[in-house]
Amino acid sequence: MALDACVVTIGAFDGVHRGHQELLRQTIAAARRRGIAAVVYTFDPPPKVYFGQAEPLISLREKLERIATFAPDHVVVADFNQIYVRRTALDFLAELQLLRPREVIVGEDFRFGSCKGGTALLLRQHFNTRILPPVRCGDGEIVSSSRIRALRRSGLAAAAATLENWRDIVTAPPANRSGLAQLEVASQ
Ligand SMILES: Cc1cc2nc3c(=O)[nH]c(=O)nc-3n(C[C@H](O)[C@H](O)[C@H](O)COP(=O)(O)O)c2cc1C
Ligand SMILES: Nc1ncnc2c1ncn2[C@@H]1O[C@H](COP(=O)(O)OP(=O)(O)OP(=O)(O)O)[C@@H](O)[C@H]1O
Repeated sequence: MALDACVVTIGAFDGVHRGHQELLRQTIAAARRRGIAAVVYTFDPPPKVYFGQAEPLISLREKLERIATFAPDHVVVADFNQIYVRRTALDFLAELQLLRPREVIVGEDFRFGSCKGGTALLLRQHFNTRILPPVRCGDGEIVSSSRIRALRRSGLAAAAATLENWRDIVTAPPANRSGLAQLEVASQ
């Protein structure tokens, strides 16, 4: 997929938890301010699931439904497979360039490219990059998909659900641009 301009956020977004929701909100708000497309770039399966390090919190369908409530203009779903995983950080930067990002929004711990070679700071060397501070919960712990998995494993489903925060989320009004999020499948 190629675009003229966009604001893009990138990640596995498994669970679309409160940290992810902050990235999505900031991305859509920045795109609307600039009058350009808001893009969510995600991977399926989540890399940790692909590498056998975790069970997925939610299905791809559920993830896309949750992301759609924020009304991005495009969702890119990269097929995270044995070919894709060989891409280096520089390969990934070259692919991202096709979207012509005016702004990239990620969290501090974002890693990309084979062997997790790319960092948020590397992104910043190539794109105007906003690195958001981590969203924490009441006890000061950083909200993460891993933490939600651990809470679920310990039988603390209610606590896990609090971090996902899908009960009381205020959903965005319908997109004023192109209606429902559009699903794109990234080519390899
Ligand atoms: C092209 C590419 C190759 C990757 N290769 C690896 C890898 O070899 N090992 C790994 O643990 N993660 C790998 N990842 C996953 C990233 O480290 C990271 O988990 C992913 O980009 C999602 O970011 P997030 O976990 O912050 O959402 C790769 C990601 C990309 C985009
Ligand atoms: N608590 C958080 N606050 C702000 N940004 C976050 C938070 N958690 C994740 N992010 C960002 O969201 C994007 C997607 O991250 P990712 O899908 O790896 O979530 P994660 O919760 O860190 O997952 P995991 O625990 O499996 O590593 C990345 O840019 C990441 O830096």
